[in-house]
Amino acid sequence: MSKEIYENPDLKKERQNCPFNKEEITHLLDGGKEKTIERKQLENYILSDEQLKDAVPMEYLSHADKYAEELRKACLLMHKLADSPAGQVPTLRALMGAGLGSAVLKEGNPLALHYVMFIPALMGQGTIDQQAKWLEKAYNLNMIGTYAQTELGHGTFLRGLETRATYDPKTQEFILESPSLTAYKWWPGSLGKTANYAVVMAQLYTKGKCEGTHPFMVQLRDEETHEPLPGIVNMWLNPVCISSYIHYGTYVKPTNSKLSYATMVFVRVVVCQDVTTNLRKAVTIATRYSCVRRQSELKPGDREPQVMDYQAQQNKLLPPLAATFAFQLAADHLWNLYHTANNNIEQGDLELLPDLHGLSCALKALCSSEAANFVEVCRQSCGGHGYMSCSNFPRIYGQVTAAETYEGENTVLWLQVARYLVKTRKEQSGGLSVKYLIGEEKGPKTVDTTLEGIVKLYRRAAVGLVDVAIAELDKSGRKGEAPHDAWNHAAVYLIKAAQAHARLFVVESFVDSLKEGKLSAPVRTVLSQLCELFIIYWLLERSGDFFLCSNLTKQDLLLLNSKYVELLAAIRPQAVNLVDSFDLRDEVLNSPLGCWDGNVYQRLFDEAAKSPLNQSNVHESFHKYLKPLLKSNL
Ligand SMILES: CCCCCCCC/C=C\CCCCCCCCCCC/C=C/C(=O)SCCNC(=O)CCNC(=O)[C@H](O)C(C)(C)COP(=O)(O)OP(=O)(O)OC[C@H]1O[C@@H](n2cnc3c(N)ncnc32)[C@H](O)[C@@H]1OP(=O)(O)O
Ligand SMILES: Cc1cc2nc3c(=O)[nH]c(=O)nc-3n(C[C@H](O)[C@H](O)[C@H](O)COP(=O)(O)OP(=O)(O)OC[C@H]3O[C@@H](n4cnc5c(N)ncnc54)[C@H](O)[C@@H]3O)c2cc1C
Repeated sequence: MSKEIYENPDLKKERQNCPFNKEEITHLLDGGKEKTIERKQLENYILSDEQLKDAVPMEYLSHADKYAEELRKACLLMHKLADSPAGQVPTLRALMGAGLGSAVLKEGNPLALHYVMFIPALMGQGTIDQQAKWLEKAYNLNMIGTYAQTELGHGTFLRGLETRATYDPKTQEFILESPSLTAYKWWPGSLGKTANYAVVMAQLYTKGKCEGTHPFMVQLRDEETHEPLPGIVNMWLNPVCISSYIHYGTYVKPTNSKLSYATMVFVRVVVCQDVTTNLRKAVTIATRYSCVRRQSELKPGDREPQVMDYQAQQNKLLPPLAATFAFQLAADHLWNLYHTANNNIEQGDLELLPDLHGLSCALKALCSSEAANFVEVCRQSCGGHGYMSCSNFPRIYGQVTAAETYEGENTVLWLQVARYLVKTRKEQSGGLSVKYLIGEEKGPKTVDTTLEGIVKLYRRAAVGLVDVAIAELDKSGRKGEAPHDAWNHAAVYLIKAAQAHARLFVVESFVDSLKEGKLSAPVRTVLSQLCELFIIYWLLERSGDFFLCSNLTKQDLLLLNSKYVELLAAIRPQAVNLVDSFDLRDEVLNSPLGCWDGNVYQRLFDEAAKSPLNQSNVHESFHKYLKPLLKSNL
């Protein structure tokens, strides 16, 4: 007899009479029906393999055992790659990030840097000959690489990196050395125990002149014994410079000195998608749990309500739910720009490079910081159970907050965006952002609180805050301050302008996608409600920016507040159906709070029972420590 599948009655009720086709949203997020089919086949292929399941929860293993277990599974995944139903690259993309990959490798993928940075560095910066030599070896996993740029003393300021690569014309070799403790490469993933090669970023010296940071291929460990090569600590190695600007003996300047930063741009682009995947997981866990959890008393004498029925809980969870759509659509736009810009760069056309740099910095900083804040709100919305390791919130939060620092610390990236905006505004040049900065809203600054009217407010804030920052720079200049001091003294304004610009891009992406998208009426309705909720939410959160740059009044704000709470109530009935549309399997969510069937309490209990401490009634430490204390009559 088929086993009755348990479904929490509250969740079951939430799912009744869904007014829209959930699969339509799933296909939208996957990039089409075929992609959904491919993803589900790949998930079944990977998650059905018993060898990829954890015998014990990872949190109860030692550091070394965690590493060994993750490496075992990562290597098994690579063996499965060849037979993957989705093909190599889609499978790799799925296995390297926060979705399917983290369902198997919960503590992180020891091979991630090989695919996310090492191979892209070879593809983006190696010469044809170098690619012929290294790429096949890397694809075939006959070498494991990482990307070694950050040092103990420098991560942000690349022009300050201390690792030196000196070209010796006599031997036609590069001598790589770490001249000081602070020059030691620090942080690169896989560098400690896994990688035997690295792309090392070092200052190139030739004929006594420093030509700036360049990438070098360096072998770190013996391919047979995995022992570090002799002198690896002081790095007297036989590196190869990965770029086509070094014709032995003569240094040929690249058309743009920042092309060596290209790998970082790629990762900033893919990180936007990755943090959005993590945010989707957190929102799904918190939303389902909030519809299972009943607590307190809403109406005196009534049954305890689902906590999702509190407006305060809706205010916590529905903006992040809306953000997952906003960030996904913006990340899709950025991914398309990346491909266009990269294809142009390969033809020698660098015109879009500043736009790509500006936008990738803006979106990486915005999506990672907003996702980190929203994940923490989701965690808090689940009360004590949200604090448990098994809720998966601690791991998700650790992953999204890491993204605020790696691949360019967010503040530093905001200042890069500001530099690009100030230059674009002053020169009336630039590509993508010019439509925002130059196409500024003309005419009266009266406010209308329609969707179009609110988008116009975002444009006014984006342009207005750049102008405020420029005015600050000019004021400092008139006081005789040097440009670098003026820049530093305007940092607060510059960062606000950069953030307003990033928000405008996300808002425009969301609105434009709904206009362009071929959506059924019910899906368009619910996504439009989410879009309007989100852009009002951000406006209310940043109302100071809008007061500064438009004729927004207190009356307008009160009206927008009313609209916001109306939208909370309108979207609330569809919250579970919307997160169900993400189609995130329980193994990917990896949380008893977020499981599809809502059987939360039993699963929490089962998870707790797995703890080694719960394998006996009295732990041995009682006899060693507590009992003597109890007897000691202190
Ligand atoms: C088989 C197939 C393989 C592929 C298949 C799998 C692919 C995987 C895909 C998806 C998987 C899922 C995703 C997983 C994601 C999670 C894993 C991520 C792991 C990441 C681990 C972390 C790695 C790291 O952290 S690496 C180290 C990162 N470090 C940094 O980012 C350093 C930050 N600092 C800098 O970038 C620079 O120092 C700076 C920009 C802050 C300043 O540089 P500086 O030289 O001082 O320049 P500046 O004077 O400010 O500006 C001069 C001009 O240069 C322009 N510019 C600066 N940078 C760039 C750039 N990058 N591009 C273009 N232009 C740039 C700047 O705008 C100035 O221009 P101007 O015209 O003069 O104003
Ligand atoms: C999980 C993780 C994985 C990583 N993986 C890798 C890897 O694989 N390979 C690799 O090479 N690196 C890696 N890194 C290192 C990472 O790239 C750096 O930590 C990052 O670039 C930040 O640099 P930093 O640590 O020097 O911070 P710092 O720049 O020293 O930041 C300290 C403070 O100084 C401020 N600051 C710095 N410069 C400025 C400025 N110009 N204006 C205003 N404020 C400023 C920052 O905003 C910050 O508040 C990783 C880091 C993490 C956390």
